[in-house]
Amino acid sequence: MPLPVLLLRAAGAWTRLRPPSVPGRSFRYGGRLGLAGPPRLPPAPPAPRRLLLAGSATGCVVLGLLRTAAHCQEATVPAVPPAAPEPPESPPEPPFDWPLFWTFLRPQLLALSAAVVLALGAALLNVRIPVLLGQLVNVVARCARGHVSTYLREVRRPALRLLAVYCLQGLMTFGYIALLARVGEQVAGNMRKALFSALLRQEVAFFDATRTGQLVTRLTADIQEFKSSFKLAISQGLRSGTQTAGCFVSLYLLSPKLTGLLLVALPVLVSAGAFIGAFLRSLSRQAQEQVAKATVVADEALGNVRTVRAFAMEEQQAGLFRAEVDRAGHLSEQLGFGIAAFQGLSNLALNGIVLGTIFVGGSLMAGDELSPGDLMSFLVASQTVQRSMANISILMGQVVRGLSAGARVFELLRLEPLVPLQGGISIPAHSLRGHICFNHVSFSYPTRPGYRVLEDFSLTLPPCQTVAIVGPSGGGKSTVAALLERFYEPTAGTITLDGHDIASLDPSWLRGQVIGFISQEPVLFGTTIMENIRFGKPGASDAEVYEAARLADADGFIRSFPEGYDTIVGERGTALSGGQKQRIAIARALLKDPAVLILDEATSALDAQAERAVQEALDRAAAGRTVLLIAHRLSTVQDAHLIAVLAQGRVVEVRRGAGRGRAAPGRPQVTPSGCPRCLHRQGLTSSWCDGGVSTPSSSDGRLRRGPEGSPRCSPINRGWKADGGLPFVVGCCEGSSGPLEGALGTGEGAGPGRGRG
Ligand SMILES: Nc1ncnc2c1ncn2[C@@H]1O[C@H](COP(=O)(O)OP(=O)(O)OP(=O)(O)O)[C@@H](O)[C@H]1O
Repeated sequence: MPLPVLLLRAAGAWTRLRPPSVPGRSFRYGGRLGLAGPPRLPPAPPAPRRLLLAGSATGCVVLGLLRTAAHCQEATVPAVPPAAPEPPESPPEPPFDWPLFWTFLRPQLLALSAAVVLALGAALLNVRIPVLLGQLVNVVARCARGHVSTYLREVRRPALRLLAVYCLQGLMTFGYIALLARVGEQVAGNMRKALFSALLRQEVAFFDATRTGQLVTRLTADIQEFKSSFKLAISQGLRSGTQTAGCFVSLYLLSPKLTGLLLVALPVLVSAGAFIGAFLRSLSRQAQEQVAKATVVADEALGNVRTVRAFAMEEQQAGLFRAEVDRAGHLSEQLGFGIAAFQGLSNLALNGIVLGTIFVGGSLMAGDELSPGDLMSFLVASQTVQRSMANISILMGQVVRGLSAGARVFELLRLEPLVPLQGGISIPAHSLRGHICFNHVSFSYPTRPGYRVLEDFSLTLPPCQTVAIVGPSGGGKSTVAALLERFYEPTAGTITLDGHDIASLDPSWLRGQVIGFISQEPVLFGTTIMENIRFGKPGASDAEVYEAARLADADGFIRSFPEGYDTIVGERGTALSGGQKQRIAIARALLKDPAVLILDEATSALDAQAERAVQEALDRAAAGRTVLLIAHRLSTVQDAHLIAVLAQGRVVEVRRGAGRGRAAPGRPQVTPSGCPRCLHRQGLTSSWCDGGVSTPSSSDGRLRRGPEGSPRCSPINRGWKADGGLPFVVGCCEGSSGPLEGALGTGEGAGPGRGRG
């Protein structure tokens, strides 16, 4: 690599010594874990004046060096306007976790040791080369004018020695680079795998508080940066350090006077290069950020091309993109001009050093203080020193950045989830009923602790019944579902499944086998339909997948595709209609045959026709399961057994619905005599029913609390009639107390305001 370029890179590295500040990240959930690294996505552009000032300050030094002081006048521009808010203080960098790093390094120790030995060997040979070269030149100078055969005889020995050293050095270089590449890739790969697993283990609140882009940056750019720094530290660090020390000894032995001159000139040159490089580096960063801005414009426009088309905004978007690209081009041209000037100046300076060395060395030769070979050795060794010093400068910045990147990765690796993925009890399949009770639950999201979403929320979902929650947007309906999935922990109160607090249950069993979740916006993965459905139960056979698809009314349209179940659904399922996506999501949820089904606005994003198809699929899916149905409008939940109206975090009203769940072909009908899931448990009385029994409705259709002193549990299969005259079961295995509790827990009809805790 040409020396000017090395110097430029060295200078660039110096500017990176201080990691850029980032708007603070608030984690757990107010700053313990900072995800403080520099985002690789383009940061918000600095205020123009601030940029000008910063650029000018650096630039002034450089331009002073370049004797173009006129440009420095920009530095007199007043500072940032007083009204400008101070940028938030960036959180402190996490310390580098050496013990954790060691766990990744230890398996590679053998290869690493071999690489270190080879790198040191190559460096020592590099120190030896100028000396051997000088000896060869001395022989050439002495014999060149003599007879050819004498010349050949004399020159053969030093030439062969030099050739052997060249070959050995080449071999060692190959060895240590190849070994380091292996070690680096192994360490980085293992770190990446461990980090991905660690991230997937984190609770949902962690992802609320963290931008996905930042996590992807940790997985990709930070580990890449760390790997590069690690490899560079071993290869360049060892080699350049050894070469610099060794060559200085050689230089001193060759000529103390010339070495003294070099010691004065070199640091001045490297420092000047560092300053100019700093300026160019900042210019380069601005140009890159500008290119990133143009990319964002293109990304948004192309990603939302339907919206752009719908508003006929093509020309406007193209204009936006043109402006950003022009700005980027202007900055890049400035950068190119700066690099050209730098290259020219540094070539001049470095050639000046060579000329100066030859000039002073020639005078020493005239005084018999130096041989031609010594001068040659000196020139080559001094070039090696210059290269090594530039490399060390690069290394300093690179190591600092690598350590910060590694520290950020290790910080995430150390993070323990508040809710572990596994651990706890699970209810045996034969005694799982799906009876769910929310008992006086209060909840605030960890990212918004002062805002109560649920306040003393109580509701019971009897087994095999469909309980709908309706209410205004933002009332907390989806939050109820999220708490049942144990995405979050209630701030107060408990949620029980068949009498067990779900906090004591194994979360992966609960989510993986008990609860099926179907949301408004089904998320599919960009793979085949078969794989997407199998996501619900990884070990499922093809026959099970077909059965689930049939139940979800998806089998027909899937088979109508030329590729059938092997059809790729496109990124996030874009190659499917909304209704088709939803039915695949239903099949996915049904594959695990969940005892509890959560339907969160499952049809609200669909048009009338798709809604009908999906609704039929959902009706089949609901048969024989406890269903939590979430909807905005009362009209969409009339078929539920019970309807709870949620407002401001509380149940303010409970009504009975028609309660007619349609049975799917091949699935038994839910009858007043008991639901299929629980039939085999008829005759059991429950010890987990917690108060109140169902009573006939009042004239206004609402359920009222039973008389004081009602039995704690009513017998199973206690059928009664809903308003519509349709018979249904209120709790196939016990009395239905829950809905009443929902009303009673908060005071019926009361509309308490949500507290700010
Ligand atoms: N991850 C989150 N972090 C912080 N606050 C949240 C989060 N999710 C929801 N909220 C807030 O909690 C409140 C209840 O939201 P939720 O999604 O449960 O309401 P919803 O009744 O389901 O609304 P919609 O019918 O519009 O889906 C809202 O004020 C919302 O802003």
